[in-house]
Amino acid sequence: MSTTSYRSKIASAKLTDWVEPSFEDLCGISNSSFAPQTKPSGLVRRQQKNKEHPLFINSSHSEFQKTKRSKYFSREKSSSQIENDPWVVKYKPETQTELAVHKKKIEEVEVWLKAHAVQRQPKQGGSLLLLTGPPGCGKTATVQVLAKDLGVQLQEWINPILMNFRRDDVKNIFDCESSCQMFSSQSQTGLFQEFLLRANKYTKLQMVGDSTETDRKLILVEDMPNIFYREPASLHQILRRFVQTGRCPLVFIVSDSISGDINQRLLFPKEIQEELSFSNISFNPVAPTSMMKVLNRIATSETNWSGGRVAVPDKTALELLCCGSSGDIRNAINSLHFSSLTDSSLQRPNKREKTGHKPGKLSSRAKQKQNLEKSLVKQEHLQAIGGKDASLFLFRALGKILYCKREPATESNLPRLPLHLSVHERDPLLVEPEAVVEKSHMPGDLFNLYLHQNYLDFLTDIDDVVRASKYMSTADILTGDWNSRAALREYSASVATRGVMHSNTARAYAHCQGRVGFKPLHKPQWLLINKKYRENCLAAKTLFSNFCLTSLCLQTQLLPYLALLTNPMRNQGPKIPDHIKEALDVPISVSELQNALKSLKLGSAPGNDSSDCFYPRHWPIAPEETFLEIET
Ligand SMILES: Nc1ncnc2c1ncn2[C@@H]1O[C@H](COP(=O)(O)OP(=O)(O)OP(=O)(O)O)[C@@H](O)[C@H]1O
Repeated sequence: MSTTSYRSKIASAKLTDWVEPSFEDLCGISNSSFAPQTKPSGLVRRQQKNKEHPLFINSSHSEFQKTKRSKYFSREKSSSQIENDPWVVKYKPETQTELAVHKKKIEEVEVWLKAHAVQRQPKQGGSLLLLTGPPGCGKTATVQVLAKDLGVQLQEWINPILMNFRRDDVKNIFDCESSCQMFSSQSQTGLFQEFLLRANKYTKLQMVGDSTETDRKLILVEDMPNIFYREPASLHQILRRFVQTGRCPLVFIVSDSISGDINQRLLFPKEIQEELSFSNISFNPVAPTSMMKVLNRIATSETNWSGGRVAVPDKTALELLCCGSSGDIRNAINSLHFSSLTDSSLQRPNKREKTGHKPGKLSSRAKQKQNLEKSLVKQEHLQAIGGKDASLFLFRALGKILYCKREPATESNLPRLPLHLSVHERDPLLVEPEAVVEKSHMPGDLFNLYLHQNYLDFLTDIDDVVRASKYMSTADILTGDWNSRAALREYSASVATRGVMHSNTARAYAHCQGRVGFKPLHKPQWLLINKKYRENCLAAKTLFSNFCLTSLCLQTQLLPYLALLTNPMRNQGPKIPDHIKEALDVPISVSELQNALKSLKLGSAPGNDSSDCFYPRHWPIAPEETFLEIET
C-alpha cells in the first residue's frame, strides 16, 4: 500500500469521524478523490476557495453545490440512507399524478412551459412567469415535475452566502506571486445579473445521469436576493434587459406571507407586470382530499416498509394533521413524520390518560365526552409537534363572527342563568372570538372597523342593533387613547366581537340558526375618510405653514373660520358664488382653497409670499399675533 493512499485513508477516516452523518453521501467520494494529499499551496487554497465562490459554480452557491451533489449521489444511496431521509424528500413527487396540486393548475403551468420553453420561436425573447400562492402548496414541486416531463433543464438561482472576509483573504488578494488577482466582494445585484447572463447563455454543468439530449432550459428564481426588497427598481431594470435579450423563460416563485401578497406587490407591481408581459399563475392551498391521499399513501407505505417500527397515526389523527397544516403539504408530511417517531424521548406522558378512570361501564354520554376529550388531547398533542399557525382570511374571520354559529348546550357545559337574567341565555359559541381575531392577523381596532361596517346587515331586530352599537361604542372608547391603545386593543376586539354575537338574538340558540344567506362584506368607510382627513391635514399645513398650528387646530379652528366667512350675513363683501362656498366647506383640498381665496379677492394663502400676504378683512387677529400667542 502506498504512503499516499495510506495517508488518504487516515485523512478520510478523520473526515468521516466528524462530518458524518450530514455529509455521509459525500464520504465515499471524499475518501478517495477529495482527501488532501499534500498541504495546499496558496494558489491551490485560493482555487479551492474560489470553487466556493458563487461565480465559479453554475448556480452561484456552495450550499447549492452541496444539495446538487447530494441530489446527484442520491441515486447511489443505500437503503439506510434513504430511511434517514426526511419524508418530504423521500416521498417527493416524481410524476404529475403524484402531485397534490389541482389538475387545472398543473395544466396551466404545463401549457405555459410548452409555449415558452419547448416550442419557443427563435426571436421570442425572454418570457416571464410568476407563480404565487401560500407556502408549501407545491409550486416548486410542480415546476420540477413538469420540467422533467418536458425535458427542460432547470437552472435555479439560490442566494449566495456572503463570505466572511478573513485576514488571510487580504493577504491572498494582495499576493504578488499570484498570477490572478481577484477581489471576491460583489454586490447581490451584480451576482444575480451575472447569474442570469450565464444561465441564459450557457447550458448547465453536466451531472452524471443528466440527459444530454436537450438544450431547452428554464431559469427558476425562488430565493429572491434581499436587495430587491429594498430596491425593486434594480430588479425591474434587470428584467427589462432580460425580456429583450433572454433566450429562455424565467420563472419566479413568490410565496404569500402572513400579511398576504405584499412581497408580490412590492417586487412585481401591476405596472411592471403589464410592461414586461408577465404571465401570472396563482396556486391555492392543497385541498384536504389531495392532502389526505398523500398522507395515506405515505402512512401505508411506511407501515409496510418498517414492519411496525414506525407508529403511523390512524385515520382521525391524519385528518387532524390535515386540518392543522392549512393546505401546506410540506408541513403536513413533516408533522406526520415527527408524530410517527417511536423515539421515547419525543413522547410526552399524557397526564389525563395516566390518571384516567378505571375501566368500567360508562353511559353513552360519558363515552361521547371521553371520545371528544381524547380527540382534543390528540389534537393538542399533534398540534404541539407540527401544528401550523392557521391564519384566517379576513372575510372568513368576519363571517365567523357575524354568522355566529352555536352548538346545542348540554347541562355539563352550560350552567343555567337565574330567571331574571334569562334574556341573556345563549347556547355556547362554536368559535372563540378572540382566537378568530388573532388568526386574522389584524390589529383588534382595525378588525372592529370591519365589524362596524358590516354588522347591521346581520341583525334583524332594532333592539339588537341598539345593544350591539353600545358594545361597539364601548370597544371604541377602549382604544380611544393612544397611550393605552396597544394594551387594550385585544380587549376592545373581544368586547366588540362578543358584543355583536351576543346581541344577535335571532341566532341565540343552535336550533334557531336559519340560513342567513350570502351577504357581501364591505371595507370600512372609515379607511377612506381617514385617508381624506390625512390628505386635508397635510394640505392645510402646507397652506398655512407660517401659522405653526397643529393640523387639529387648523381643521377645527382656522378652516371653520374660513367657512364662516362665506356666510353673507357676516361677510359684507361681494356675494360669494355657490361653488366657492362649497369649496370653503371643510374638508377642502389645497388647490381648491387657494382658488377659493383668490376668487374671493379676500386674500391669498397667508404666508405663501410675504409681499402679497394679506388676510381677510374679518380676520379676528393678524396671523403674526396668532403665531405669538402660540409661542407664549
Ligand atoms: N404529492 C406531493 N405534491 C407536492 N409536494 C409534495 C408531495 N409529496 C411530497 N411533497 C413535498 O412537499 C414539498 C412541497 O413544497 P414546494 O417547495 O413545492 O412548495 P412551494 O409551494 O414552492 O412553497 P415554498 O415557496 O414554501 O417552497 C416539497 O418538498 C415536495 O417534495
